[in-house]
Order: sequence, then structure tokens, then C-alpha cells
Amino acid sequence: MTGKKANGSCNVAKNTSNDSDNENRNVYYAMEKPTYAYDDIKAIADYLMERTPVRPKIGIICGSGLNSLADSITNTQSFDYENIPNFPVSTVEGHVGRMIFGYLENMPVMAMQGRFHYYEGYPLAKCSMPVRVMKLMGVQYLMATNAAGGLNPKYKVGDIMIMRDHINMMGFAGNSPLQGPNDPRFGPRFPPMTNAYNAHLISVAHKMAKEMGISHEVHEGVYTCLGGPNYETVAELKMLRILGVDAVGMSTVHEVITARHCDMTVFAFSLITNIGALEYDSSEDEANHEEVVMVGKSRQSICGQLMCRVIKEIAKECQTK
Ligand SMILES: O=P(O)(O)O[C@@H]1C[C@H](O)[C@@H](CO)O1
Ligand code: HPA
Repeated sequence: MTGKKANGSCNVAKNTSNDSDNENRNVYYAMEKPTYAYDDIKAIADYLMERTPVRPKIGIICGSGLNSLADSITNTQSFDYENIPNFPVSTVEGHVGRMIFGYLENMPVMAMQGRFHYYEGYPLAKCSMPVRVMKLMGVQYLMATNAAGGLNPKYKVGDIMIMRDHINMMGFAGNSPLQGPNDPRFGPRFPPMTNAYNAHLISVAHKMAKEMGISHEVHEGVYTCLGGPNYETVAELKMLRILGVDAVGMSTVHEVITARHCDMTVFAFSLITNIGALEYDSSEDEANHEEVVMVGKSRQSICGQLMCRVIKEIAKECQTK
């Protein structure tokens, strides 16, 4: 296997012959390069820009089971993560591991079919590194999606929660994608997060949900990301609910922090794939990833339609600017 030198200089790692080698390679990648310097990220952006004529304005991240959000993209060109130099690989079922370029509602977009999670062994800065690649390719809007467990008693499986805000639980423990030296070419040392989720796009999404006749299953709420990969205990879920959390997952927060740090406009939503058990004798099934992916697949069409409509509005607004 070709690898990367201990000082972080980059060679392209080739796929090796068997699963356990591949697994080792993932761990190797995760541990060796906890963060990426500006030039490393620029090299990835340049690699992609040399191979696609698309200059994306919108970056999309597909959550678990939501790969087909990228299916409506036209004139596509795709890159498997394993073939992009120095890119991490997806190890989670329901995350294909592919970057797609093309057009949605006439807007140039790039979409990640598969994201990186902390529990895969990747540090947070590495999980959200692709957001910086997006930025260096010209992306102005991040549209992130995820699968999440519902805590708000009004939520049902299959509902959509537009993210109004998040609670950065991992940040409470001192873990941030922005940890380490700050590169001002991306953004300031101390970025604000007051308006992390764009209020205008949230209202556009509500309007679109109304037009689609799905307002009754679309909510607005607060998401939190835990480290995973285990799902939560009853006591943990109760605590999160007391803290004001409406949906809990294992992603997105660090991507949004990275996007806001470099001044992207953010829109995000959770698909409620399961309901968190707030009592020990709850009638809710225990959370499991098969169900999460299954619900994702069964609702990806609705999620995709909502996202396309929001993008259509952005396209209209861009034209009139
Ligand atoms: O990538 P997302 O946040 O959609 O995936 C969720 C969180 C875990 O990766 C997994 C748990 O089932 O789904
Ligand atoms: N907890 C954490 N992450 C999740 C859940 C959950 O219940 N469902 C989907 N991702």
C-alpha cells in the first residue's frame, strides 16, 4: 500500500486486496492526519476542479439512507471517495461514498453521497473537511441532511425536522472541528453561531412544505450530535429533552460549524427515522441502523422534493440578484 508520510505530506493510498487491509487503511488514515492544512484541502479542490467543469454554488450532504437525494442531479459526474487523493472513505452502511457534480434546478451543485462520522475513527476536523473542499470550489450554500431520533413528543417516524439550531454537545467536552491553529483564509478564530441556520431558507422550506401539502409532518427544532456509535440510554434521552433537544443524531453539527466558520449559508434538516425511548417500558422499538436506513429510503423521495424546491427558490433569488 502506498501511504502518507508521518509529517502529513500526501501520497495517494491505493485500494488494497482484502477487507481487513481496507479496514486497517481506514484506521491508518483516521489516526495519521487528524486535520488538514489549507494546501491539502486546496489540492483536493484543485484535483476535482481539473476533472469537472461544474463550479458548484450549492453543496449537499446526504444523510443515512438518503443517498437518492442526489438522484435528481442532471449532467452528472461522480467521483468515488477512494479515488480522490487524501479523501477519507465511507465505512457506514447507507453511505455510498461518492461525490457527485451536476445541476439541480439549473443550479450547479456538488453532493456527498456519504459523510464521515466521529465514531468511524475520524477526528471532527476530518469529518467536516469536505465542507472546506466545497468552499474552495465556490460553494456558497450548504444543505445538510441527516437521520435522527425524535425526542419531541409531537414527532412521528418519517417526519422532517428543519434545523433551527443545534446544541454542540461534543463542543461542551472541548471537541471541535475548529480545534488547533486557525487559518484565517477559512475564517476567524472565534466565529459566532447565533444565526447558524439561515432564517430565510427556513421560512422558504416551510412555504414549500405547505405547497407540497406536508406541513403537518414538517417541524422546526433543535438537533444535537453525540459521538455514537451506540444509541442513547433512556436517562441520556431524558436529559437531552430537558435541555431542549428535539432530535438526536451523530453528525451535521461539526459540518455546520465548519460551514459557518467559512461564511456559508446553511440549511439543514433531519429525517426522524425512529423515536427515542424516554421510558424503560416504552413501546418504541430499540433504535437500530437497519430501521434508520429503511425509513430513510422510504422517505427519500419526499426529502428530495423538499430539498429541490428550496434549491429552486435559491436559484430564482440568485437570478434576480
Ligand atoms: O449520517 P447520519 O447522521 O444521517 O447517520 C445517522 C447517525 C448514524 O450515523 C446512523 C445511526 O443509525 O444514522
Ligand atoms: N440516536 C442517534 N443517532 C441517530 C438516531 C438516534 O436515535 N437515529 C438516527 N441516528
